[in-house]
Amino acid sequence: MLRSTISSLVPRATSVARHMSNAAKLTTVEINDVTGIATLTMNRPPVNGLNLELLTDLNNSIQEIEDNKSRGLILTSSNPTIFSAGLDILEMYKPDKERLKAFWTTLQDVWLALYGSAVPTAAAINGHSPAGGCLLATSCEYRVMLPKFTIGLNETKLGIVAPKWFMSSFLSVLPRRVAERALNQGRMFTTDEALRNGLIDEVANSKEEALAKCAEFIGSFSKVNPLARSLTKQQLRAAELSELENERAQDLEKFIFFVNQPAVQKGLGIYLENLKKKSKN
Ligand SMILES: CCCCCC/C=C\CC(=O)SCCNC(=O)CCNC(=O)[C@H](O)C(C)(C)COP(=O)(O)OP(=O)(O)OC[C@H]1O[C@@H](n2cnc3c(N)ncnc32)[C@H](O)[C@@H]1OP(=O)(O)O
Repeated sequence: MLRSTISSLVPRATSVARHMSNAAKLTTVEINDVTGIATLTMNRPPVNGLNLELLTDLNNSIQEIEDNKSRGLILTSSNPTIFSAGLDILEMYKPDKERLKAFWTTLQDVWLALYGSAVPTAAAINGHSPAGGCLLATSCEYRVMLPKFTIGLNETKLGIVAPKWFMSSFLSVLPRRVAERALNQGRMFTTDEALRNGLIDEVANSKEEALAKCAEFIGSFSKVNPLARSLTKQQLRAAELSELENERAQDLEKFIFFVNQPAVQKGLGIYLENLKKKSKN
């Protein structure tokens, strides 16, 4: 029955879609006047690397969507093959001290806002989604992914360690045993593997279909009291949220210390070099 309502929920009807605000250049927010659902699109070429500016725009857009009482939030990307390449490694490699602080603090803000969002959230994962990209997707309540892409927390492959709150999002979706092994291996799941393991909820064959499935998920709450729903969600997520809220300063300190270790800098440098070599071939 829900399936038959898909077309009415698709947030693509440009004639009725209202651009709420595109003041921020690296994200756009479009609200569908029929469904009331906001589509938040990341748009930072070439790979939606999460740098300070994109994170700031994401944070502002999430806030705007909450303030405007949208019925739900769908996170997606304007890039046809990449949802997000994760944190922009250039923010961590040979970093500027003050900018590094602002970068990490804003990432914390984005996670707290998205994981703790009062509105129903879904990710239309229309491309690769490593590391920070996977963090964003797993912070949402529902994930729909296109075929033949990859998703996962690959930090150990870069010689870095995913913070506890990255793991919290991952663990809210995957069984502990699967999450533990995948984190230790730095495993990237293909779309099929992600579906089999529960890392994503559905597969869609196009971005439009992914957006429609996300909208259908958000529409499934239409007969539920919104306050009861959001308080239930927030209660379920409260422990992980307060853990970071209470330890933000220590988390920042740890990050800054770790990033500045010569071995970490060396590892990031080699990883970046390999990425650049690969992109030239
Ligand atoms: C250190 C203390 C603890 C910190 C904890 C931090 C936790 C999380 C960390 C992260 O999120 S780290 C980022 C992890 N991300 C990745 O490993 C992804 C790397 N990228 C890729 O695998 C591929 O680029 C892609 C996303 C699959 C896309 O492939 P495609 O072939 O389409 O594009 P490329 O040619 O590879 O790339 C184009 C261009 O972008 C640059 N680039 C790619 N990813 C990043 C990135 N994450 N940061 C910075 N730059 C990136 C790549 O080097 C190319 O640059 P140019 O050669 O064109 O200059």
